[in-house]
Amino acid sequence: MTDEPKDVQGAADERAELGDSEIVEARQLAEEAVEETVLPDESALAGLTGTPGIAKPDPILVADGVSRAFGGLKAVDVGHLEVQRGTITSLIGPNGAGKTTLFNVLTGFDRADSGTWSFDGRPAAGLAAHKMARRGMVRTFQLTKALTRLTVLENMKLAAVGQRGENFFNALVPPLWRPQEGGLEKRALELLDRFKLAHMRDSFAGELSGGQRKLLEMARALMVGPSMVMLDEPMAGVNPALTQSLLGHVRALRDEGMTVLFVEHDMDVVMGISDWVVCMAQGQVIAEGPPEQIRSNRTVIDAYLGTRYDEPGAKE
Ligand SMILES: Nc1ncnc2c1ncn2[C@@H]1O[C@H](COP(=O)(O)OP(=O)(O)OP(=O)(O)O)[C@@H](O)[C@H]1O
Repeated sequence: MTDEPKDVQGAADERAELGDSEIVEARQLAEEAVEETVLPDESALAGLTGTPGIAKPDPILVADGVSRAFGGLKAVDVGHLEVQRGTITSLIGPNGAGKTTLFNVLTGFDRADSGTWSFDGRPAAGLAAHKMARRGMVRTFQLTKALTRLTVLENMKLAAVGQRGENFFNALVPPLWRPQEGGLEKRALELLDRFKLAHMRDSFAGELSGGQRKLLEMARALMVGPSMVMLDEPMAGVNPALTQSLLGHVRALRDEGMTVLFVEHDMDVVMGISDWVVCMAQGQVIAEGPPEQIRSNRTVIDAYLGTRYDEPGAKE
């Protein structure tokens, strides 16, 4: 992370909404999280080199020959990919590389044209999103317009119905969540407390600041008690102080044993938080490896990073 905000006015606005005490708290959380970070040489991935498709010691997700085309365009064409359990793996690559499409396919929100994949040792190809969520794999969503018209607490309860009710019609049908409401509310309130949103429980989600929305998106994903969380640009448009807070939350997920796979464009964030980095371009995995290898990988620099991380010692 840089110390200077990229959007000074935006950051100032967000600070005004956040309040000084929350910024101080965010920084403390970030410092604690940095201290707790597992060093790469202590991780299960230590010593692995970054060949695309390399086998991992204990993969929670294994994908083979997954493809998805739109018209004549092959958006995803992944030969083999494994995600190590209990790590933070980031998915990087230029715009249009196929990252979000791969997320959607693996989580059951889109169909693959070909390929198989397994989650936690069981075949998972073709399962609908709510079934994947029940198995323990969830993905975050940006709050849709409809969801912004529900309260924060209602958003949390809705997320617990297994990623089935992400549209406004389902949101308007409280019986979907009523039978288990007591337990759900308890869990929702615990998570809102953890994500510092408890005081907003009865506010409409549309009243949240940009950063608070990101926190809510993450909190919603945890309502189903997942073992793997897929985060799509969890820090996008968030000011630096809150980015640190969000990073603390992402690390906490891993430290609790969850696997995190996330798409992110901010390379400072990626390099700072990831145990492993997978780079896609034109639908394919073109490189993967520990962050320090990826930042000097010639293929990744040519396809995505440009000269930014072109350091001495860069290699193929
Ligand atoms: N529903 C769709 N219909 C048609 N084309 C699509 C659809 N979804 C994605 N694409 C195309 O597939 C390709 C991959 O898109 P995708 O959004 O997966 O890339 P990405 O790596 O997530 O990009 P970004 O970083 O910009 O979000 C792009 O060329 C995109 O235009």
